[in-house]
Amino acid sequence: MASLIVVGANGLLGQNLIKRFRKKHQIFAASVEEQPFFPADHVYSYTQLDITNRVAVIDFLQTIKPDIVINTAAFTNVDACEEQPEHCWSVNVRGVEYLVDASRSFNPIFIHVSTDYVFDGENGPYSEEDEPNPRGNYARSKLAAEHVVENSNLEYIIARTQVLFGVANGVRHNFVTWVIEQLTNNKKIRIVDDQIGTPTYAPDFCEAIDRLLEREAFGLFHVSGAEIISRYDFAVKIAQVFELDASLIERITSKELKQKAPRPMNSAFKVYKLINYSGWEPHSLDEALKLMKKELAVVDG
Ligand SMILES: NC(=O)C1=CN([C@@H]2O[C@H](COP(=O)(O)OP(=O)(O)OC[C@H]3O[C@@H](n4cnc5c(N)ncnc54)[C@H](OP(=O)(O)O)[C@@H]3O)[C@@H](O)[C@H]2O)C=CC1
Ligand SMILES: Cc1cn([C@H]2C[C@H](O)[C@@H](COP(=O)(O)OP(=O)(O)O[C@H]3O[C@@H](C)C(=O)[C@@H](O)[C@H]3O)O2)c(=O)[nH]c1=O
Repeated sequence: MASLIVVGANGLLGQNLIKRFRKKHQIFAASVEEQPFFPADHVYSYTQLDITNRVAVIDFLQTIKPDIVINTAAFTNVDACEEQPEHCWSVNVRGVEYLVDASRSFNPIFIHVSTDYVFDGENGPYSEEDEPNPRGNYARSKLAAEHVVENSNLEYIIARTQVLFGVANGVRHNFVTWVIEQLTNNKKIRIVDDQIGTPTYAPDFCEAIDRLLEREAFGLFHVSGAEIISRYDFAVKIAQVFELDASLIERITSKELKQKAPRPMNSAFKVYKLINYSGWEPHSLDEALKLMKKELAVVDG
């Protein structure tokens, strides 16, 4: 059993990581809110921590000196990052610098979560060998944070992921929960058919990390589903699996949606490296959505 800090523990990924690892490792969860969103029990502890507070970060990490640090904390509202560039940089880059600096003295395995948005989307699908070209504040901040981790001299995994979907308490909607909510309430939705990616089931992301850790496979990894799909086709698939009315979904282009931050058009990942190093393959989208449907059925009672 290793000791493991999950930073950003109240987020979608943070809660899924706690779910995955709490019976296997000793977990110290930390996030910016006062209370934990994933029910705290005797199996893990929770501490309020703002990663932009350097002293608090040093104090927390150096008290625990864990074997593994997983950072999922970030300012993840991509459009809001355009309006609040300083906050974006402070959380997404400086916060990571503080975590890395505070870790140096006890040398943990440092796992950091990054994004497909480091690519401009002009030549996807992308492998780990491809050159990033981030557009927009969120994207630039996430690439800068990758460099902080790469230059840290710590043993690290940088796991780039994308279009995460899954179940967690009190988090903002992910694409799947948003589509389900809209269609369940008989609302029409307009979905872009020119943004293409490889959506990622959050529990799959956690399994991938677990397997990479077990195999001591370090470095940069693309950790996503393996199925390349447009947001429009994904929405239709969600409607099918959740038995909702797909005729409410209108096909549009990104120009019509007018999002504040630029989005990559095709930022799908090649996941060969992940499959090779982990000896495992992510679920198909159909399988993942069906698993999520079961998870939601349990949550909804
Ligand atoms: N969601 C996605 O599709 C993708 C996510 N990623 C990356 O994966 C990681 C996890 O994403 P996800 O779980 O979806 O994100 P969430 O926004 O659900 O979780 C991030 C968590 O970090 C917390 N947080 C924000 N600022 C701070 C801070 N200063 N100190 C401590 N905690 C803070 C958030 O709190 P609060 O909500 O109150 O701000 C939230 O609980 C992020 O690094 C993100 O960039 C990468 C690609 C795709
Ligand atoms: C709201 C809306 C979104 N969309 C599409 C466009 C958009 O790119 C996509 C998802 O919307 P979001 O705002 O959730 O997407 P976005 O916040 O851009 O999603 C990202 O999250 C961050 C944290 C990442 O790092 C990325 O990998 C990615 O998964 O859905 C529509 O087509 N119609 C709509 O009405």
